[in-house]
Amino acid sequence: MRRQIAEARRVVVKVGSALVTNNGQGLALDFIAECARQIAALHADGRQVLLVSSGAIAAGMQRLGWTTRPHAMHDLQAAAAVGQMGLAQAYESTFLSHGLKAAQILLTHEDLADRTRYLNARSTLQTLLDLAVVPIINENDTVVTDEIKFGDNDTLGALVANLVEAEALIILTDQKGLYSADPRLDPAATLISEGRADDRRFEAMAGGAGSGISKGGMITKVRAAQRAAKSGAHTLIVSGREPDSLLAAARGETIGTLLYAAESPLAARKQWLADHLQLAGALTLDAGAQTALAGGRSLLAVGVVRVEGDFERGAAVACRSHDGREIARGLINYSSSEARRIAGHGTQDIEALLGYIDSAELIHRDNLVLL
Ligand SMILES: Nc1ncnc2c1ncn2[C@@H]1O[C@H](COP(=O)(O)OP(=O)(O)O)[C@@H](O)[C@H]1O
Ligand SMILES: N[C@@H](CCC(=O)OP(=O)(O)O)C(=O)O
Repeated sequence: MRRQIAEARRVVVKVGSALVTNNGQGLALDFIAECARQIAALHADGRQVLLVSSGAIAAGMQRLGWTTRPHAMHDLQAAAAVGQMGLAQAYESTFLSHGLKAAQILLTHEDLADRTRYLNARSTLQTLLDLAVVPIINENDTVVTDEIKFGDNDTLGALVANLVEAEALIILTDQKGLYSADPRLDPAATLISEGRADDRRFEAMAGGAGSGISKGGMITKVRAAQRAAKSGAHTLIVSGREPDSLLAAARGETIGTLLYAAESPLAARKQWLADHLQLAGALTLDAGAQTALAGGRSLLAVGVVRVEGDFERGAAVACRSHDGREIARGLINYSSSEARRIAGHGTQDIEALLGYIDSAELIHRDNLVLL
């Protein structure tokens, strides 16, 4: 029994082009319906599920009557724009038939690299999950160029798992899992049952994409597992072609390949935050706020006596004690000019001071690392 997956309450499920489009033959509506049915069952079991789905380019090619994948970026982008319509429509109607609402989220690399947009994406996804809506996520192919592409959705799946602090990333694909070598090329290859996500030997076993339609292959899945593990998420690579594989995976059955995170989500998340922090400013706290932080609570504006620096919402800032010692770092929910205006005031005053309220906390405890 795999407790890592069985106990996961928040799960990112990634489905690749090979499955969603039956190897490029247009949208695989049967597969989409199966996927939605299983996700609805997970929902009924009290889990929150986010779906990262590929398939826009392949579906668009079919709608446009193109038989070979174009090379020119503008053709790929046009195909994605056409195909994304069908993809969203198919998910929306099939989720509705299970009484679930779906939402479309199209992301680019820049959205997750930019702190303000990172926080915005995070709070939108969080709100959708609170509303019991299933976010359906894909890369925003229309606006990206080669340099800023995720390219494959395995990477996007891992970044979404980091973003929402999912406990598990389940990658459904056309093989039973990771094999000791590409099974299409080596019939003697054996299925790997499990291992640490950061075990470098797995990279050597994994090859590129299986079909002309998919982008990633197994190597991007192994790297996605490494990335997901950085925020403490365990990754399961499993066949999407076998009946009820998602449900079996969620019950903790020993199927597919489990690439587990060695660190607890909290420790991993804090490390991840610490690695990503380039300080843009500093806050000086009063004694009450210091005690609150030490007790694992969020930072409220009322406990801030001084704001230094010029920064945007989402910037990384240092939190200092009155004698200048750095006690924590975190991602702030307000810009420097807003923070100056609300410093020293209670949460109930924020709306009157700024004309709106974004978050009750100046820095949420999930976005704080104590030093
Ligand atoms: N070591 C390996 N184990 C399993 N599959 C592998 C391995 N190396 C390469 N592959 C290939 O990766 C393919 C799955 O990735 P991909 O085609 O990108 O699918 P998806 O669209 O689901 O992301 C398999 O069909 C297989 O040919
Ligand atoms: N954003 C692209 C998906 C990229 C891709 O092919 O991903 P994958 O099938 O996961 O290797 C699309 O929707 O067509």
